[in-house]
Amino acid sequence: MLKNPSTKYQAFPAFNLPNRQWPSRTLTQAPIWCSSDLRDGNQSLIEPMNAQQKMRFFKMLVAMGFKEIEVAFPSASQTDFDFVRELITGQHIPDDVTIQVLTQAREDLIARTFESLRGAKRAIVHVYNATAPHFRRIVFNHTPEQTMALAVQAATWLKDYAAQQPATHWRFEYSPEVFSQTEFRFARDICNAVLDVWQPTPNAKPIINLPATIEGSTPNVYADQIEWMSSQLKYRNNVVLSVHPHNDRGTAVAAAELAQMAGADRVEGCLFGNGERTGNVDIITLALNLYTQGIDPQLDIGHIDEIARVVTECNQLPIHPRHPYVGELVHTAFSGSHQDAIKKGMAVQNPNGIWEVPYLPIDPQDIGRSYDAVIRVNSQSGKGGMSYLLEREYGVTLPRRWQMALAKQVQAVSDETGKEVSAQAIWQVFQARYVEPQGPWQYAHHTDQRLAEGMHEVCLVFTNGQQAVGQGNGVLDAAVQAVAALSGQTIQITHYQECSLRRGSDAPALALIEIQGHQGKTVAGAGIDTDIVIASIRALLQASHQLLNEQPPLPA
Ligand SMILES: CC(=O)SCCNC(=O)CCNC(=O)[C@H](O)C(C)(C)COP(=O)(O)OP(=O)(O)OC[C@H]1O[C@@H](n2cnc3c(N)ncnc32)[C@H](O)[C@@H]1OP(=O)(O)O
Ligand SMILES: CC(C)C(=O)C(=O)O
Repeated sequence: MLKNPSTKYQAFPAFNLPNRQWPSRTLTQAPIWCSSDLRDGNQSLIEPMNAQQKMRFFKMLVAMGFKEIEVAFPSASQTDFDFVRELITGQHIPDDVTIQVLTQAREDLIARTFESLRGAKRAIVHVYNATAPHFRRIVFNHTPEQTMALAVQAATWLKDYAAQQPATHWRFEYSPEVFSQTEFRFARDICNAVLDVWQPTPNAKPIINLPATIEGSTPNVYADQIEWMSSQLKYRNNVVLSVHPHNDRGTAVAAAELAQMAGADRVEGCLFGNGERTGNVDIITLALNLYTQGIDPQLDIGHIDEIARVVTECNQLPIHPRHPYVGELVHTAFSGSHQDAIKKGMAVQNPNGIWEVPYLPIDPQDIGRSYDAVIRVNSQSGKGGMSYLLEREYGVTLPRRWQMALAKQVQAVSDETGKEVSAQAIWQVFQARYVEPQGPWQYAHHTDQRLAEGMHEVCLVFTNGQQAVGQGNGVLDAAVQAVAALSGQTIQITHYQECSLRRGSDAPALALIEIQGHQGKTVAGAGIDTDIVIASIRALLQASHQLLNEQPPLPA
């Protein structure tokens, strides 16, 4: 890298717009969306889509609610030409959807473009020529006047060719390619000259599309450019002002949002930001950004994974796991404090109220995702995440002290393996620590005799043949006395809880017991059985083993 990059790269010039209005505006409605997946997206693929893939993609875009879809560059290839023909002759275009096609400002290409559209009920023909100074000089060897003349000529060709097919409801679109790096007065003049040819009417509003063909500035500069152009365009009420941001600096979404605040009516982009180089602006992110502000995005993204599947299969490109809204990991928290906050948020979230779950900007269910992946446990996780998984997968809500003790053990497992710890693995750690017998008194069976009202005598029989008898005011109390006699300690139950386990067809019962031994040490044990009384006795025995085994007490 250069020590002084200014010898090679120039800063973008500031835009002097002292009374700019866009910074104090907010977005209140969805723009007109135009998907360019089948054109700008397609032209950037390693292998452009075939006819079947294009049709599949098109049908999905229609189902999502797109009303304007740039379907091809028909003069570029037979595939694109034939695809447009198939859309029209196969009657695949719903009445409320308008297809759009792109062409260079060359008469032969324009003629072929109109040929492809023969018989269409409605169509937008989109023509472009590059207007930025270095493009004029390097690519075209054109003076500004020649660039202007080419645009006017192209606008005229569009008008003339359209007149030859009067049955179609035509609309025209003009893009001064590389608008954002074009001298702003020149960009204005060339767009107005094109509009003068087209003579906009409310019935067929032309589209002036201002692309950041290569994103070259911070998004506020683009917004200034759009606001200025919006104020300078002739026939403004009868013109649709469109933006077409690319993502070279990684700020296409911001650029599109600020541009809408600055007056853009329409946004061209691609799903999940496919497109040339770093991509076109991501329409899904834009739409869901609106949604999470309480604004109807006018697109149905209720099954985002299905949309992603179609897009990745057609584009043959993966989507990054951190991609906004759709990435595999974007609704997942691994870190302890995030998990703790999400768990608390989920517990108090009113299903009909304003979404307030910390760290989750959108309810994953709104876009067809489940809560399954919201919390995953690794060495960065704490008790919150671990207990969330136990609760969700097994229906077990551990008392706080248990959570603290278990979290240390789960952490040890993830530290040792360096890997994620699944709910099942956490459950295994729990069972090994609290459920599986760790001492001599393994439950075989018991008898319970009711001596009088509120007085039971229980005989515990262990697998080693040993027995213990105790009396108490209930079965568990009597069992406590039996174990106390056996261990030679006074034992007191300080906490008891039971629940049905979620997993498993017979939904066995889980009992959690904390007991205090004669030195005030509090230990815990758990028992599982289809019979809750037996589960409780097992839990008691397990806790008693902890007393004998000198296990560390539960944290205070
Ligand atoms: C920013 C964008 O995304 S713009 C869209 C870009 N998309 C595509 O290019 C995909 C489809 N394009 C193609 O398949 C081909 O470019 C075709 C079929 C349209 C044209 O192919 P060719 O005639 O072989 O020309 P080529 O691809 O080399 O294009 C460059 C020529 O077009 C000219 N040109 C480029 N853009 C335009 C334009 N908007 N209007 C008029 N001429 C243009 C160039 O100046 C150059 O002319 P030259 O040969 O006289 O120097
Ligand atoms: C043709 C135009 C709109 C384009 O794709 C671009 O400038 O990026």
